[in-house]
Amino acid sequence: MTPLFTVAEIRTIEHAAAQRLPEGALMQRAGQAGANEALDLLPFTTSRARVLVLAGPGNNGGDALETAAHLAHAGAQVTILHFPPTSAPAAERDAALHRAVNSPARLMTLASAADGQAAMQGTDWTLVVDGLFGIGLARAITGEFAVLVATVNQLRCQVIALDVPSGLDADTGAIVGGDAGTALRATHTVTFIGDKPGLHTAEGRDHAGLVIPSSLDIDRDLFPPARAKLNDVALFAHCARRRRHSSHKGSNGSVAVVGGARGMAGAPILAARTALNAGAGRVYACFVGDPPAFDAAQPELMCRSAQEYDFNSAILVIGPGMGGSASGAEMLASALHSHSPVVLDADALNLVAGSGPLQTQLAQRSAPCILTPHPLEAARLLGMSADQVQADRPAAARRLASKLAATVVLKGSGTVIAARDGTIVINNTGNPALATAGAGDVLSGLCGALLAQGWPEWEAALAGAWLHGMAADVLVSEGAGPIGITASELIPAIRAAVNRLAAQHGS
Ligand SMILES: NC(=O)C1=CN([C@@H]2O[C@H](COP(=O)(O)OP(=O)(O)OC[C@H]3O[C@@H](n4cnc5c(N)ncnc54)[C@H](OP(=O)(O)O)[C@@H]3O)[C@@H](O)[C@H]2O)[C@@H](O)CC1
Ligand SMILES: Nc1ncnc2c1ncn2[C@@H]1O[C@H](COP(=O)(O)OP(=O)(O)O)[C@@H](O)[C@H]1O
Ligand SMILES: [K+]
Repeated sequence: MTPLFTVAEIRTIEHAAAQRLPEGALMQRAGQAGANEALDLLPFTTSRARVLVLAGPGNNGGDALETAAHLAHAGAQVTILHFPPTSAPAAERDAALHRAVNSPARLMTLASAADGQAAMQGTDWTLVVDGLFGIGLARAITGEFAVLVATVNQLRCQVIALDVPSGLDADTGAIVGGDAGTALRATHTVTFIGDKPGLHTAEGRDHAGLVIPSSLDIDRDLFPPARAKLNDVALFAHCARRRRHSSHKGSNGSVAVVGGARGMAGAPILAARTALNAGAGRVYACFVGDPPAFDAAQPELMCRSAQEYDFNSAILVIGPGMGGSASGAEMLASALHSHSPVVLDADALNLVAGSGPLQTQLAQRSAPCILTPHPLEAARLLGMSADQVQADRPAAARRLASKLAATVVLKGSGTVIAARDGTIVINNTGNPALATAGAGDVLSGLCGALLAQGWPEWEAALAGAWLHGMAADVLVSEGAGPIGITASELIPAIRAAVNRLAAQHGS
């Protein structure tokens, strides 16, 4: 299980560890860890490798200087682009500079490079090591640093970021300084002391690449209990069940999807088909508009009018294609009045955002409740803009979970799942194949099916996000995407993932 630590927590751990260690030990270990990963990526004949190391003005630059010295001693052709500190440097950074200067690496500054950008672009680099900025970056990268980042982002070689890709906020995954800033795109990130939430959500996945945590051998007792984790089968596998021979459809629960205003019948159908294929015993598709007689491609679904459905008789997935009409709001209010566990998605969330009484009703329910907003739906619920939600996804998910007393699944790259008590899990399955209409309906149906089969709310949300992403990952690995995968295609892949989970972990 991978814990995720905020920058503040990392600083506290680092400070405590430094008290127990000789001066400079942590920076030396960070530099060694960076070099080890770099050596893994270099060709067997290290001497043929041309490595560009960017060493910024702070301690992240110190790590880079240590890495550069190791790689140069290992025989690689190392060029260091060094940005001297703007104020008195830490003693360990000075020592790192000394080691780099005394290594076979070539050290240059942007001013000393004959033509810095041209020299960089003109060389066929094997690898770039990004030690420009780490967790100390507090303002947008601009000027010559921004030009450098843009140049590296054009290169086609592998790029290892030390600690954090320069320009990325390690807490939130946003670009430091927003539109005024920029960030380097790495293929690998060796992150020090502990893994960090921002590497896995928002812009994080595009900039960090493969994340490799390195604890720097810091004593375990110096790490606080993690309030955030990466999603992992270990967090929910205990809820997986194999089917008993003696089971019958009633053993596997019922799901009713409520939505489908006129012209939007496809959304509840997608959610309902997913619920059925993810193992719910009986599935009803309840329409706010006129119900179709049946679903020709999935005639097992029972299509009903929402007005005539007894909301106490199934797990409810409310919102797909429901629209914002008065009759939709009425259905939502009576569904919330029931004692059934609910998954609220799409238009149900928009209706809640626009109604104080519905918010109160929701917050006061005692039955399980999962909300699956995308960033704009979360923004409406929080009274802010989608950009503000994306600027700090963990904080937004936490605030919503506490405000509406529900488990919140804030969707998007690096889906953030938040519990009422502030616990955060970031999902790292899934890929941009999911950026397609209806993928959210499929997720809500999947969460409903897990609740119907007896999963607790928290584990249903974790497993729902994980299985949904895993289905998309499998489809992409088979060559079917990411471009052009449709939400319907996810459904059989989800069924396969649910069965694999039950077979491997079910009791
Ligand atoms: N301490 C330890 O024990 C360990 C620390 N470790 C490593 O240290 C890293 C943190 O180091 P850090 O705190 O020095 O910050 P860092 O990320 O290098 O950036 C600050 C520098 O950048 C400058 N600067 C900032 N913004 C700028 C901008 N927009 N444009 C231009 N300049 C800008 C800023 O200058 P100033 O703001 O003072 O002008 C300052 O010089 C951490 O990520 C890890 O890699 C590991 O070795 C493990 C042990
Ligand atoms: N770029 C992406 N990377 C990973 N997952 C994504 C990405 N884009 C969308 N998704 C996922 O796909 C689903 C889209 O849901 P949503 O936006 O509600 O779509 P819709 O309303 O069309 O069904 C969510 O589960 C979301 O997390
Ligand atoms: K960096």
